[in-house]
Amino acid sequence: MSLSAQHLAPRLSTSSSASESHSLHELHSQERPLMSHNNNNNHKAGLGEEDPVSRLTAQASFNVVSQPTAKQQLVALTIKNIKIRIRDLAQTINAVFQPVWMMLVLVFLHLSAKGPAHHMSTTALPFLSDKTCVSTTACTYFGYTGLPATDPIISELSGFFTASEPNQVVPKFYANEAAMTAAYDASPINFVVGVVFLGPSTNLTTPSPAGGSAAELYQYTILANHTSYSDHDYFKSRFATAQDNFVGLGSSINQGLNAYYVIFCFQAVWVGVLTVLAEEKKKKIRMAMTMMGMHRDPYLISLWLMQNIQNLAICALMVMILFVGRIFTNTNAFIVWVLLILFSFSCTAFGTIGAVLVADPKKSNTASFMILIFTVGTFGICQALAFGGTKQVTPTAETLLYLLPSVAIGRAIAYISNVEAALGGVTFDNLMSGPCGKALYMLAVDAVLFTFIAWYLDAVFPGEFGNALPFDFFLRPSYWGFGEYQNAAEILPHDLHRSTETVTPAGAPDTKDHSDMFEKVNVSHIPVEDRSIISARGIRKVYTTGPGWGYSVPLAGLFARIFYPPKSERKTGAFSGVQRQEVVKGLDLEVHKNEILGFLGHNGAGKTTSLSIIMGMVKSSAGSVVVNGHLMPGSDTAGSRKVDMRTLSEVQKTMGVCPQHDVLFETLTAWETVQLYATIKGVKVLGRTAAGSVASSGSNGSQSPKALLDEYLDRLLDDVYLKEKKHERVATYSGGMKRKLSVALAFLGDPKVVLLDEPTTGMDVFTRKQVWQLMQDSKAGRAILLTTHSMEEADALGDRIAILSDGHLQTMGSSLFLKNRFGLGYRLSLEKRRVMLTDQRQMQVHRNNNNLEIQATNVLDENYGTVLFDEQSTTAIVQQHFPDATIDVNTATDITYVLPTTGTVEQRNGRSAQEYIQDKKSALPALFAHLDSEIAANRLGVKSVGLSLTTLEEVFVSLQEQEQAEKIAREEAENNK
Ligand SMILES: Nc1ncnc2c1ncn2[C@@H]1O[C@H](COP(=O)(O)OP(=O)(O)OP(=O)(O)O)[C@@H](O)[C@H]1O
Repeated sequence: MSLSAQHLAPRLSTSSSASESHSLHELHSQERPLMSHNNNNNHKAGLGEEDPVSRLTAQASFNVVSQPTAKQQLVALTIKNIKIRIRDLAQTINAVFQPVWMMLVLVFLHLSAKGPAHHMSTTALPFLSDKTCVSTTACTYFGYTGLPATDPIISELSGFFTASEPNQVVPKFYANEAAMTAAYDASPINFVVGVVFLGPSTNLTTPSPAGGSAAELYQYTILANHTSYSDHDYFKSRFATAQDNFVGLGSSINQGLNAYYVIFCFQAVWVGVLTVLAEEKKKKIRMAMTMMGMHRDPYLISLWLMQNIQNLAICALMVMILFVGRIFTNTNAFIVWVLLILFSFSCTAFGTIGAVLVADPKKSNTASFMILIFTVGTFGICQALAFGGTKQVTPTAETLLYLLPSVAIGRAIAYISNVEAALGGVTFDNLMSGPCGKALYMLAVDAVLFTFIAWYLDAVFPGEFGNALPFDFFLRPSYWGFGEYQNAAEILPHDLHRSTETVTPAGAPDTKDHSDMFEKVNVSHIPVEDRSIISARGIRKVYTTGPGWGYSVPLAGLFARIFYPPKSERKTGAFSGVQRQEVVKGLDLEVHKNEILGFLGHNGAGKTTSLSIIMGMVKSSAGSVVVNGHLMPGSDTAGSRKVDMRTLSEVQKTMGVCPQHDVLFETLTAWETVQLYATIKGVKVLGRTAAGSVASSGSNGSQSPKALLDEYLDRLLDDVYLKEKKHERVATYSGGMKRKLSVALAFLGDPKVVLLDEPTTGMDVFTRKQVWQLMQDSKAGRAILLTTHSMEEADALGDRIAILSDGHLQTMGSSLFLKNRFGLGYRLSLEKRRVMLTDQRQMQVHRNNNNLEIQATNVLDENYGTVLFDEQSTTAIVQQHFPDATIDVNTATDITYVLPTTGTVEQRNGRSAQEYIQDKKSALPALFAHLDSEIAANRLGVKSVGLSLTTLEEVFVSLQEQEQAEKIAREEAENNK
């Protein structure tokens, strides 16, 4: 099947007399029946007649239903995420390896801090004993053996203890380790720590060139009482102090830094989630998928699943580096991995929360930095205030503090670092004796808690585009699918969504003559269930912006808010006030089944906002929307009944959307895209239609459901002429091709309601007409709302046209109604007769005899002629019937008169605009009769006559000018007041 160029003749080119007779017939009907229900209404789109079988669209060929399931959506979205990550390999590698590189830096820091002369025992020695040394004042000795008292290290250590605890700790020499252990056993209360020097290093007398501690030149083992220190005491114990002093300053810094560093490394995790979410929100991809029936849970779960699977790899690599880099040696690597993994789950949730706070991807760096401050900051503050110095926290307080994931992971890593520095390690045997055990289970709790918080905030604060759920949504049984579906539309007044006559919108309160502005449409012939498939009543939308950026400057902004509050009168500048802008001002419209409503308006008129409200993606400030018999969430309700949480899903099953901007995944092919959306929508092909069976004479009904679905999707792409390129990535498509794919997606799954926001923008003329053909062919059985800036498109496709201006409906009616009511009127075009220059004399003779019967075959020459046309007489005849007729164009070959039908208020002289137009139209037959008789008598020098209506573009421009003039008049009146 293909659409040939000759089918694409424009509909309203120069009208002939023949087309005029048709127009005249329509012009005389006061109330016209609404659109034809004919599927092959090709003349409307100016697309000529087509072979009905070869032009069968996917919709006309297959019986399709939409039955989405969360499980299928989850699988499809996860596959999509995997594909995207594999195809965007550089980005994925960067995301995985970023934390790993950072961890490597930690290893380099450790290596450089320890220096080459560092000598430590490589094996852990047993602790002194398990007797208790509880007093901090009575433990007065630090014992040593293996070095004489004169050794410089002894005086260095002595000096250290004296400085930190004057007269409390003194060094005491023992002949050997056994003697020192015996002394400890005899009086543990007087013992701080014991050091066994295993011998001086070879360069004992040479101080460390890096200026490090003398301890770096010795081999030693520290012995301490394992049970002396509780979990909380470890960090402030004298053992740790001694250890710190022995191991050396640089190494000590690294141990303290480890915890901060590990938290810092996870930045890549929350940035990854935040970026994906913010981008898909900003590009409205998420909104589009939602409009296609995607439930938010599978979307979030698939995203989290991908990120957390990635986290497993990230954490495994981090652990590998920690152990290969010998930052940790004695600790069980699996414990460290589980700690990191559990923390990473919370980081994934942080990213989601960040995307709620900052929806703009450009600001994701700010959000990421805020999360970093939160994580590192909370750990640092708790470390300093709750766990630092001699402070003690109760186990309950500690548990509560561990509700902050960064505190739990920070404490665990810091503890492991210190135990490792003491040549010990955290294993499953001693896991519960330190903070690691508690951190482990609290991190699991945190992961669940923060994931819930992220899930909740994402639902309640979806951002600019999204259906904000009520704060108690998760407590409502309908969210979880329990109970019978309650359609809130049932509580509305009957006529809201099933009116017997198309509503005459209220229009703007100050619109003059407003009863004349809207066409009354008789819908009595439309079955009640097919009426008002889309019904909007009194929709209003108020956006608020500001205050100015000055108020968001940290601290200074706070003072500014207090001492210089934002005022709405200040409209610009850093300290502008909060502005309210009403962009939709009480919109009323209805679209019936089998109808396309063209929605026109200047830039910023509010078309996209209105469409987004009808889709359920933007909450209206007031008004009600009923789509396919369902009252949309966010609508005003007549009663107190809450809108069922399943409403949007119910509506979305039968809704197709083509947003203003392409919402496609660039790395997927067109084929993968339609497959993805088909799964999201739960498209099932039940079989072929009768016409479809005839068209596919080769195929029979025994095809598998999968084969049928593939054929349907194939046909869908064929409908928009993308079949040839279906296996190429969307990124390689031209703008027009992307638009065509977006249009195909809007018709996927046989939707009963289709919302198209400027679908043909950027398409070339030929492509545009292909898409028009698809829309026209797909109109049957659907209500289509089409916004466009192309008057030709609205004229060709729109059964009715609504014009929005500055947030309110200016007018609504058929193209003919609008042209009659607001156009310049009719254009009467006359083709002039001419004769060859060489026959001037003969022509003159004839003219003198008032005989214009020239031998045309002999003397007429179209290219080198002179005009025989009698302009004066012709104009007189025209003005006899239309006194205010004027000449619009006058060339050598043609003359065009404008015959105005809409008069000014003065001209109407008390008559309504409709009555005046009717009077004017009735003058047309008389004018034509007059002209015909003159031409038949070979007078006037007229070769042919044509009549055309004013164009829609002229109507639009005229309405805009009228609106502008009224606006200026209003402003002037207000100023005068
Ligand atoms: N999130 C927002 N916050 C504040 N104002 C907004 C927001 N979105 C839209 N507007 C304003 O609402 C008005 C209507 O915008 P809308 O996008 O609906 O117009 P439109 O008729 O679709 O225009 P166009 O034809 O250019 O697409 C504009 O003045 C716009 O600046």
